[in-house]
Amino acid sequence: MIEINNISHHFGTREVLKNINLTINEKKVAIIGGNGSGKSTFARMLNGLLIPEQGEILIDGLNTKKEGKKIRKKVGFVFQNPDNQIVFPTVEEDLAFGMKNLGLSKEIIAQRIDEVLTRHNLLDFKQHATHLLSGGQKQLVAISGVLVMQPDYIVFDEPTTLLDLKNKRIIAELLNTLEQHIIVISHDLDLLDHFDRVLVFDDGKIVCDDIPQIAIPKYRDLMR
Ligand SMILES: Nc1ncnc2c1ncn2[C@@H]1O[C@H](COP(=O)(O)OP(=O)(O)OP(=O)(O)O)[C@@H](O)[C@H]1O
Repeated sequence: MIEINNISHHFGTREVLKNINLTINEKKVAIIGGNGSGKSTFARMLNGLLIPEQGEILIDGLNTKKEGKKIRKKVGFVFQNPDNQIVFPTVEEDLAFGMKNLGLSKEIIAQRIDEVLTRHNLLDFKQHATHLLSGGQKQLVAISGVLVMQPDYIVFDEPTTLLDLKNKRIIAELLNTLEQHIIVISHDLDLLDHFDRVLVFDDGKIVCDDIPQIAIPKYRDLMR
């Protein structure tokens, strides 16, 4: 369970999040809202990349302010641009990196890499140079790098923005099949039909919190 207790945050003089209170227990939660409404700032707080100025966030009872290491193990984060996430020259090395830091054995690391690449039809790319992958393949590798860490929650910050229609569809299908709790920021409203809950951000506040069939039309109204 994710508990958001009265969080507020400023950048300079601008208040970008304003007294947000929320409990999240659903499997698939989306965050939508206009540019600059505070979505990414909020999302980055969920795995302790950013600590709220006021208030606190608890993930299964762990405070992001005090338990950074445990939180990052529990909550994976997928960035909009996979180039910000993929740092090693080959797919295999990139996927192994986080698991090595966790102290997992060579056998377990190899097994998880093969499993995740097989699942995404990328096994042939194991020794491939990461910078030569297509945009869609890069995003799948970035997501795979999070999946092999076996987090309980995964936050996706606009995972389809840079992708063509075919790759958008692949990522949409992947989101639908994940076992983890997922929190997805997206401007791609087609992605969200099957979500359990949609939060609409506007000027640092949540102005609608409902099922997609209600929240998405409200967001469209807001953007008129
Ligand atoms: N590190 C930072 N320093 C200063 N201002 C920031 C920083 N990060 C975000 N902001 C500002 O905070 C506000 C909210 O930004 P945020 O990225 O959370 O919005 P968003 O809803 O994710 O927008 P978008 O849909 O455009 O990605 C914006 O005005 C942005 O310029």
